[in-house]
Amino acid sequence: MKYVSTRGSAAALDFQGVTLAGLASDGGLYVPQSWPRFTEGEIADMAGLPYAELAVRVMAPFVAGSLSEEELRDLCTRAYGSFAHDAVTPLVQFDQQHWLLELFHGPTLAFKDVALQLLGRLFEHFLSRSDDHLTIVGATSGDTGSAAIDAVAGRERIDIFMLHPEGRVSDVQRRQMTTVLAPNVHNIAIDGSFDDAQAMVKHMFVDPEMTGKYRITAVNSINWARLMAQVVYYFAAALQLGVPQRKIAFSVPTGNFGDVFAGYVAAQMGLPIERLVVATNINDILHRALSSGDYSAGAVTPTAAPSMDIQVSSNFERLLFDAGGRDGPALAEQMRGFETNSAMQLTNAQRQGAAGLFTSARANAAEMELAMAWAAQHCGEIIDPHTAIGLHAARHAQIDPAVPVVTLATAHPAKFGDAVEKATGQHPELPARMGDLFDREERYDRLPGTYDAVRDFVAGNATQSA
Ligand SMILES: Cc1ncc(COP(=O)(O)O)c(C=O)c1O
Ligand SMILES: N[C@@H](CCOP(=O)(O)O)C(=O)O
Repeated sequence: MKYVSTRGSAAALDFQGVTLAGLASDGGLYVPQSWPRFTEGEIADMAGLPYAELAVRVMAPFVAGSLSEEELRDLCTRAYGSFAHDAVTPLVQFDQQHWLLELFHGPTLAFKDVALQLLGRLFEHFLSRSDDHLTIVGATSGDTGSAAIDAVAGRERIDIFMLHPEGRVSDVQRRQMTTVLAPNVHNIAIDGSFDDAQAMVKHMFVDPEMTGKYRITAVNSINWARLMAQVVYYFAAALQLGVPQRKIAFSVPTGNFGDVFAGYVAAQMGLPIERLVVATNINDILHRALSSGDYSAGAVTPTAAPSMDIQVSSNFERLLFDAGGRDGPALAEQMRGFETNSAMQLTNAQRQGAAGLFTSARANAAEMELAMAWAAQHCGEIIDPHTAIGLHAARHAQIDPAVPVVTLATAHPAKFGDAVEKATGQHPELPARMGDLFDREERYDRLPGTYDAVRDFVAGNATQSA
């Protein structure tokens, strides 16, 4: 399998190459040269497989040429063995049409663990083939940070630098990162938003001063391997609900467009998905883009769903590339315009390409709280604010009543205890293994929100590549 950049000028790479590269050298994102596609019979044969085995079936075409099936199986077995639920991503029924896919049973209580438990092991596996050293540079609005840190803390040939927007993540989220004291972990609170942090990270990938000295890679969903691993749970949920004999829809709380793009990939691979509902909070650039073609970013407004406080959604570029006809040079031009003006209009081809599968909805604070209260009162389910935005969108999307609609539960409610208590009157408890989180020592650095400050900090603390 070869991967090409959405901006058309970086060299095509294999799976090992894109995993270690993170972002393409032309600033684009890697996507498979073509989508592997399963037949209906092949999908039907996957029903009932344990999660790790399903992961092997779904991901095997993407890693071909870089990993043998046995290597992939070993990595998946170890990655998914770290989850607190045997089903890894269990389904819960809300009512006749609505279901919840619980993606928060990993070590750090958010959907990010599903991919990052695998990605950490992939890094280690690929590093064992060389004597190289990796420098991970990432941005987090709260959940990617802890999941990535958990996946690589203490690994000898990896340093991780994780930027979070100071004061804009929940206390649980911050402490999950800053109480990991392993010497290879560097937490940095920046004065700015997640968008500022993400822009600095992306800049570092195209800064020759840095790429010349350090082997920089990504743990954000700009790294293809993140998305690949997230495709698996769309298959897992769909197979349990009767696919391929019927269609299915998903509602996805969305920020950086990675999770829902994984659903798009599942559809390209043959999973019969009727609709993907893109659910946003009031930072609604994706809702505006999908409903009117207006992709223009304003300032980020802090909300009670902080992990979705994002206005520049990296993975949207992958959709614009694929749905818009895969014209790399034209997309590079369009993205340069966006980077200059913070605004662009989708082309007709991009809008039509997206409209076949995606709809969108936006939830404000009151709607989010109502969804949490509804889940608690009518179904006895305590859900987190991000999941509530997905549930709101799912219940308001007009989907054929015969089609099951699965809302992705992206985080454990205890990560956002105060917001949950405000909406439901109940304060969710952290799992026992994290009971002492607020007693642990914290360590992190504070930096101004400028690229130079972050670059100098990374350069002063990272190990040069071999
Ligand atoms: C809890 C939670 N829900 C939803 C999202 C949005 O997911 P994505 O960025 O893949 O769109 C995030 C962050 O990414 C998150 O941490
Ligand atoms: N919501 C994320 C932001 C980064 O998204 P990613 O999926 O691209 O890593 C977070 O919680 O950090």
